[in-house]
Amino acid sequence: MNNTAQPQAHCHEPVVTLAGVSFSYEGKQVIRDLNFNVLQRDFVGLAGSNGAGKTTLLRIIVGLLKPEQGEVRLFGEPYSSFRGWNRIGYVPQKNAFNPLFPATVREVVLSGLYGRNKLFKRLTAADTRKCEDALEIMNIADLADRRIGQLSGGQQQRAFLARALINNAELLILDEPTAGIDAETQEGFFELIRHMHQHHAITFLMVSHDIDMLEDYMGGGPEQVCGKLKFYVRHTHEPQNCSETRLHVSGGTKREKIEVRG
Ligand SMILES: Nc1ncnc2c1ncn2[C@@H]1O[C@H](COP(=O)(O)OP(=O)(O)OP(=O)(O)O)[C@@H](O)[C@H]1O
Repeated sequence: MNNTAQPQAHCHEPVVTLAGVSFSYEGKQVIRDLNFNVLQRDFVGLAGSNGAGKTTLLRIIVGLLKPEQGEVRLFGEPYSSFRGWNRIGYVPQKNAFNPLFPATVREVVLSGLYGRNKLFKRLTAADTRKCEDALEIMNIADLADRRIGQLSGGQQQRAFLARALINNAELLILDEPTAGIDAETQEGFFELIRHMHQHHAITFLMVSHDIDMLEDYMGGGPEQVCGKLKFYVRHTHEPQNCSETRLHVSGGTKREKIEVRG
């Protein structure tokens, strides 16, 4: 394994391109000369020991940190000119969420509709319908009026996935989504994620410490290693799959409730 983005015979375009990316905190280098592509419809599992730089890398990709060197491209666009933020859903680590946050599940999900400068946007009937659909799909419609902080970890994660889905996000970036969740609920959650990947053409970049799950789903060890970062990849290369409809919440072609445990 090496740290080079290999040219590949693929039918899918890069969704995230990292070219020579390095990053340091106060002079301490965490990421060094990383080259990596996430291709459309890939499932990328990012693993590595504590402090390896996984969260840092996700924060670079979503623009919360600026690399000291190298270039990030999103959907083929340089970060500086990228405007398609609604195409990306980012669910940070669970412990980044304040459990006292005074919002209901429905409000959290609806907040997925507000773009970066649209905090006071008025809700339309279509927005409300999208929200109800996303809650239904994630099987949390009965929790819609509960305070988000009162939900279990697994239920909260579903609410955040619904929030990402409401914009029909094409790329979901999840930072340890099952941290602190019991094994049975974790399995249900992965089942949901795998279903979304396989049937709804969503690209995933997910941090996980669950090496067994990663190896099982990817069919082997990491495809690429950079320092302490390990990239497990499941590609979808077959051109005939490219025409699969993505899941669209309201107004789309397919609505489907996902039945999972947890
Ligand atoms: N804001 C910060 N200032 C200085 N150092 C930081 C900061 N955030 C993270 N670090 C350091 O950078 C390194 C990488 O941190 P990061 O959170 O990216 O690791 P990680 O792989 O996500 O770890 P974990 O598995 O524990 O979540 C760690 O050594 C961490 O202490």
